[in-house]
Amino acid sequence: MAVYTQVSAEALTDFLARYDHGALVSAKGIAEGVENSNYMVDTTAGRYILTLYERRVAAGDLPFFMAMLDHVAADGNLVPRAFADRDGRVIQELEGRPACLIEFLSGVSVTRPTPSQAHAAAAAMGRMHHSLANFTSQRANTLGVDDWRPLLNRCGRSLDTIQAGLFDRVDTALAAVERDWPRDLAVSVIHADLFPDNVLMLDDRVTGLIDFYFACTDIRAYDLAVMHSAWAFDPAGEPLDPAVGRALVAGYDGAFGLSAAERAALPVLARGACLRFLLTRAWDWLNTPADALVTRKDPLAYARRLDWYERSDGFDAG
Ligand SMILES: Nc1ncnc2c1ncn2[C@@H]1O[C@H](COP(=O)(O)OP(=O)(O)O)[C@@H](O)[C@H]1O
Ligand SMILES: N[C@@H](CCOP(=O)(O)O)C(=O)O
Repeated sequence: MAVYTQVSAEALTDFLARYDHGALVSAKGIAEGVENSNYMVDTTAGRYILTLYERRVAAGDLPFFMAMLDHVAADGNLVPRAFADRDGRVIQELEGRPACLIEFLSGVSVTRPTPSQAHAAAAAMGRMHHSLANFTSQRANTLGVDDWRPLLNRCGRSLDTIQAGLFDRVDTALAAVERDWPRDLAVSVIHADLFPDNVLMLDDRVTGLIDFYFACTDIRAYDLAVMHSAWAFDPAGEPLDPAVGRALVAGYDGAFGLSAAERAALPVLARGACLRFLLTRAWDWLNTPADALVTRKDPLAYARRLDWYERSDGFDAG
């Protein structure tokens, strides 16, 4: 459960009084997620998401995320916008944290996607990339390829307390990724964390893309590689039906298109994605506060995915 900051009923009542979105009926901490504190808030006017930004989200980046959401929503993508209060303020402070009141979208996250669900989700990402082609704001990726080695060094040999030999394993894989990382592919603003838990669906239909707080400017095909690393495996990191991986590539290709160079780079981009999530999960595994209501994510599930990408010949086969 990700609730790092407890919100009192009194503070939430005062917070809601700034908006024209009804009075507090109930508020419940949301079990999913690891980065921010999220509450489902029911008011006399409807249902909302309350997010308090924690840990990796810098308050100064929030205007970029909100502008991105407004831009893609205005172009027809199903993403949640944050509401402005009566004074036009979107980003507030609550219990000492930056906070927003956000549109609630229906749908659920799948844990073992079918090929048709994977196809629909990747197509939704492709449509979002279309909309982002004329979004001119930029945000550097603070968890990009150049940040992985400093993060590895910050984790240090403590990695070996998670699994014997993990530091050397990651060090070797990272050296290969750094050597082979493509530097000439198209760059765009990307989501950078489009895991199944960040796509809301009803049956095979996408009802919402959420959690844009890692969005940044980076290699566009890296977004698909991140998605593949998250969707083509079960939560423990074991590969699903290979048709799921193929559906991701086909869904994206049909909606946006992949150049030959992007397609050829997918394996190294996916190995990079594995290292990125392995390292942040490992850091969190070693450093999450004992009193946080959060279920830490398993770094080794990403070591297993890395093993798979290293030994598999063809990305499309996955
Ligand atoms: N706009 C939304 N509409 C409906 N549910 C949402 C919305 N935003 C978040 N959620 C729910 O809250 C959970 C955690 O949100 P998420 O943004 O992934 O958290 P975190 O920022 O910690 O990664 C999601 O898995 C989803 O169940
Ligand atoms: N998707 C990342 C971390 C962020 O997870 P989220 O549930 O808060 O979106 C991971 O799985 O490591």
